[in-house]
Amino acid sequence: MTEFWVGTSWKMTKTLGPAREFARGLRARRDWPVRPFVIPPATALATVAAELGPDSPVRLGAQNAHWEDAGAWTGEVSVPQVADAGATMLEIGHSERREHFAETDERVNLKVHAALRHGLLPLICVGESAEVRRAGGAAEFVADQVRMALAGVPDAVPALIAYEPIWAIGAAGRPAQPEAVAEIAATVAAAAGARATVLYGGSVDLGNAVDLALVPGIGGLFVGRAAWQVSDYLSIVDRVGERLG
Ligand SMILES: O=C(CO)COP(=O)(O)O
Repeated sequence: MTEFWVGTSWKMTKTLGPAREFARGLRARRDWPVRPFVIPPATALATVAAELGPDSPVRLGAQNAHWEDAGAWTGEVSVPQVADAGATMLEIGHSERREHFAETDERVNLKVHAALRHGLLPLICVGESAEVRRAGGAAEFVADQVRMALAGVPDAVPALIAYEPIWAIGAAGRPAQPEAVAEIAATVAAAAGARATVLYGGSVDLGNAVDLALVPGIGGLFVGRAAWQVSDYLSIVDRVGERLG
C-alpha cells in the first residue's frame, strides 16, 4: 500500500441498504494499493463500521461533528458519538458546511481541537471561491484558512488538508488544473508544515484522477459523485494505485 489516500464522502446520499452494499464491496476487496477511506452520513456510520469489521484497512470518517462533547445542541452529533459509531477520522469545514451551516474558521478550529481530543484524524477542507481566484488571492486565502484551522495545534500532530476549490465541486464544477493544484499544495505545506498531507477534491473522476494524483505535493484524492458506486470508487483506486505503485 502506498501512503497515497483515496476516499469518498457520500454527502447526504444513501440510506442503510445502499450503504451496506457499498461497505460489502469494500470488505470484499483484499489488497489496497492506496490508503482507502469512506465518509458516510452519520446515520450509516455504525452500519458501515459493522460491515467493514474490526480490522478493516478502510478508514471510516464522519462528515461533521460538534465541537462540544455533549449538551443541549439539538440536531447535532458530537465527536464521542461519531467515534462510538466507528469513525476514526472527522471531516471539518467542507465548503457546503461553510456556506450553508455557518461553519466559520473559528468553528473549524474548535472542531479540529475536538477531533484531536478524542483521537480522530482531522480532514480539514479548504478552498477559495471563483471570485477570490479571479482576483488573484487564492493562495493567500487558502493559507489563511489553514493557519486558522490549525491554530493552537502542536506542529507534530498529523492532519489531512483537502484542497477543494469551491468552483471545482459538484455538478456545476470543473476540476482544477494540475498547475493550480500544485501551487496550492505548496502553499498549504508552507502554512501547515510537515504534519499535513494535502489531498485534492473537486470533480475528481476516473478520467482525471491520475493526472491529479501525480501533482507534486498531493498526497491523496477526495472524491464525491464519481465514487458513489463502489465499483466506480474501486476503479479510481485501481487506476491511481497502478500509476503510483
Ligand atoms: O466535495 C467533494 C468531496 O468532498 C467533491 O465533490 P465532487 O467530486 O462531487 O465534485
